[in-house]
Amino acid sequence: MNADATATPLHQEEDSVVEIKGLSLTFETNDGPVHALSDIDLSINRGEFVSFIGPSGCGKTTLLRAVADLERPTGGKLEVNGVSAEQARLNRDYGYVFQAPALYPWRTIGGNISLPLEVMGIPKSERQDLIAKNLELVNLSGFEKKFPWQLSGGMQQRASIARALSFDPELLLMDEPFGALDEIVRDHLNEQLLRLWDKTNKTVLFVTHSIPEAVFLSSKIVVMSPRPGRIYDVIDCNLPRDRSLDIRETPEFLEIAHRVREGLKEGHSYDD
Ligand SMILES: Nc1ncnc2c1ncn2[C@@H]1O[C@H](COP(=O)(O)OP(=O)(O)OP(=O)(O)O)[C@@H](O)[C@H]1O
Repeated sequence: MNADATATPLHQEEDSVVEIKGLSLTFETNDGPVHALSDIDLSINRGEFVSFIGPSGCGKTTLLRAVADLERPTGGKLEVNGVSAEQARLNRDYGYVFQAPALYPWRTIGGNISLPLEVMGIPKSERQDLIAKNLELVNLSGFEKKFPWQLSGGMQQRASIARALSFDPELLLMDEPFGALDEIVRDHLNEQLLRLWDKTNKTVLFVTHSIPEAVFLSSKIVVMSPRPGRIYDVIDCNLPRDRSLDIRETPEFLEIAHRVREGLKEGHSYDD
């Protein structure tokens, strides 16, 4: 295994946040090895919004988890902010938003957002300011004292985003955060996330199954294909940064969506 980048650092551009070179990750299972990721090369710069799209099992979550140091690559190199994924995790370089909100039901919304700050030893008065600031960022001001079950699914997911942002990480890792929500709520949250990205200039890695969501949100779309999980296409998405949902009707949008769809079709096997 050579996933630790401490020995020979990758050549990084100054504003590179994630550098991946020849990365592979194989799970050993009772049924034999599963090649979840194979020969992945990818470079993500500061301030980019990068979506990962591909059929089930193509390794999207595994790749995100590798960046978060929740999975160890079996080959290749991976750097986050110029250090190993492990060091980046220890440095708290990223916030992670899961598919389900994963809020603690016995804590209020404010209490949930406070948790990572408590773990970091941030004093209470400072925590209060950070909770208020991050609730405002996700349009949840006034909900601090509510419990998760008192909020809708969309609001809970926004609270999870506020928690991931609470310690102001530069990198936000989001694994299908809106997958379980209905289309209207999802549209609304997509718009809010775009505003948030524009306002905070975070680097976002975002896993999705939705072509319109990927095109609407991203500055770059990574199309993946399965068995073994690999990158099939990387598409630059140069839509204006202050786009609204109406942009989905424009020729530019539809052209990018078409290329993503073609990539998914070509990289997809329907044998199983
Ligand atoms: N802990 C594990 N042990 C064994 N195999 C695993 C493990 N985690 C993932 N896999 C396998 O690795 C492959 C990639 O899985 P992964 O969850 O990354 O795909 P995905 O693209 O995120 O899928 P989905 O869209 O369904 O979430 C799949 O074949 C999956 O079964």
